[in-house]
Amino acid sequence: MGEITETAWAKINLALHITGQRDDGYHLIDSLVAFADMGDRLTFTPGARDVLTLAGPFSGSLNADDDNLVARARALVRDFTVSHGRDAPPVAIHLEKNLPVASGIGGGSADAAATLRGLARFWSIDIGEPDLSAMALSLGADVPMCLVSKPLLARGIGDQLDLLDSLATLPMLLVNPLEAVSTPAAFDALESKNNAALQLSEPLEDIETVAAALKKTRNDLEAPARRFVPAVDEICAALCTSDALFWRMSGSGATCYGIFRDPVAARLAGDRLRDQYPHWWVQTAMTSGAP
Ligand SMILES: C[C@@](CO)(OP(=O)(O)O)[C@H](O)COP(=O)(O)OP(=O)(O)OC[C@H]1O[C@@H](n2ccc(N)nc2=O)[C@H](O)[C@@H]1O
Ligand SMILES: Nc1ncnc2c1ncn2[C@@H]1O[C@H](COP(=O)(O)OP(=O)(O)O)[C@@H](O)[C@H]1O
Repeated sequence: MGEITETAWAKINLALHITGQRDDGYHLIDSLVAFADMGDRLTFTPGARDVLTLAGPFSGSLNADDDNLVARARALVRDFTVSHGRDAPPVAIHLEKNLPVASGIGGGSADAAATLRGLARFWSIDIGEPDLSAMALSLGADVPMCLVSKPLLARGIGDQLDLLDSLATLPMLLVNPLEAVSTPAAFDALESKNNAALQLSEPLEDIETVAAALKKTRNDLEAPARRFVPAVDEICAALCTSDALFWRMSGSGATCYGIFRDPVAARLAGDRLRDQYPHWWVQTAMTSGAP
């Protein structure tokens, strides 16, 4: 049993329509989702006892306690493993936290998903797809899509997934003002919970087509998030004056993404934004997600 590593790829809601609300309060979504080629990094090594250590630029925003989604995912995989008569010996998990916390790009969900994948490998337990998806969903609505980490359409509360093989790989900038947004607060502040469904007709095989198609879609959580964090307006204004073909907020915010014609244009725009707004998190990415 050697060291295992996993990446928790950042999730980007390219479009997010809120189409209803269930009796339990959870909202129905229609979301076009892609995953970046960067994110948090987790390593799993044998240890004398279970430990969770944190490092990286955003580790200060988190506690390494039992509430951490990594620790909660570890408990689920251990219970499953032991209940199948197998050993689940102590594991030292190290989380390099590169993604801002509570930022609409699902860092915590991606960490939970990476832990499910990583510990199944670490403890050599074959968790079938239905059990793995159920474990993921019990940790959060975004965790099943983060298990997949490939371009997809998410429906239901985020748990009904259709892979999109043909979505173009998008050169991107991710920009966050380092102000957290509470996901439940953004949902609660929605003015309308019954909005039109997402409609994507054309094949989205090149960057210009994706940008044009996204212009006909929405992120319904953007208006509430803008009220909590006015810096979202500033970021969108800054992306508007860059060479971005399209820009929008992801998830419940406050991270915004800009789509560029090529990686060089994204890098140049990123350099300019970092100079102008040194207090923002500015990250270049490609939406290649899991290999
Ligand atoms: C908005 C989205 C879009 O992908 O992303 P983020 O902004 O979190 O990245 C997700 O729906 C967030 O999913 P996730 O962050 O896993 O949510 P959970 O932990 O399950 O739920 C946190 C709270 O958000 C609200 N919630 C979440 C998902 C959903 N479909 N309807 C909801 O109403 C509920 O109030 C819930 O108590
Ligand atoms: N490993 C983790 N990384 C990030 N957030 C975590 C983690 N474990 C628990 N959380 C909690 O989950 C909440 C949502 O975090 P996050 O997934 O970063 O939000 P978002 O999906 O909006 O980007 C935060 O309040 C945070 O305290």
